Amino acid sequence: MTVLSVNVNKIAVLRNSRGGNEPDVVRAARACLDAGAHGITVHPRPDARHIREDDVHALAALTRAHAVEFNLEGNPFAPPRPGYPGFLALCEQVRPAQATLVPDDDGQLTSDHGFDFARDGARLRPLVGQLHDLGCRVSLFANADIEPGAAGIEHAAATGADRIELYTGPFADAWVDSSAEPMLRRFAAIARLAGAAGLGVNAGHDLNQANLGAFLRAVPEVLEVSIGHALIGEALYGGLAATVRGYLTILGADPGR
Ligand SMILES: CC(=O)[C@@H](O)[C@H](O)COP(=O)(O)O
Ligand SMILES: NCC(=O)COP(=O)(O)O
Repeated sequence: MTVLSVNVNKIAVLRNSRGGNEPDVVRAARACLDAGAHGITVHPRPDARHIREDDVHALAALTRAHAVEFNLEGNPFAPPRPGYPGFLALCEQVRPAQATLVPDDDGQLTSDHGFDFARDGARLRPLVGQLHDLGCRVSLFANADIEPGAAGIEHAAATGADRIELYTGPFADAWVDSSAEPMLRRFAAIARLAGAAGLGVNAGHDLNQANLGAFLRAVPEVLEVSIGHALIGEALYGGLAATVRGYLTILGADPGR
């Protein structure tokens, strides 16, 4: 079964727009977990535009108390700065169950590509080892445009990572244009290659209640989806708990957990 990790970055966007602590990131995350979500994801950015270091600590405590997965995303190569100690340092502090490495540049609006494993593999490998020593499962953000049969996935596996997270933005765009079929075949091929190379497969970015079912039917190997932007937006209309339960129904998970 595919599990759902809810990304609560967008709750922090709203909170930071006014200062203070409303809406409360921890309260929202707890509501998602109470509704049956299997874990919580955050992607603190070095510019602290949404999730801050103190949120990471508070969410680590919450997920520990609920005995669910905490998935921390970030660029391990981004230098520390005031308010952001660096991704590895954050992982050392809170020991997330899963560390997802994402090659984002500072100025990016949001994540929009995965690693070039042929180029980045050698410098990822020691970081993967360090994160394993901290007890983290390690996932690497990956494009689905690695040519099937090409060495990219082998380079990803050679880092020692446990999983890749397929960057699903291009699929979501193609879905809107009703041209998702070739894209889905590509994702399915990469997921099979990853499995053959010993890598588990996660997926995320711009997944929503409209496109998720089709994605998972085409790529059933997916172990975990992390979903934030659409889920929090949909929750404005349907409520957070009902929206989480809507996703769990699509995943075939028990919404009554
Ligand atoms: C890694 C990824 O796919 C991103 O979607 C990310 O976690 C979301 O980041 P923002 O909320 O900053 O857009
Ligand atoms: N890893 C993807 C993620 O956490 C959420 O992406 P999005 O649903 O906010 O696009």
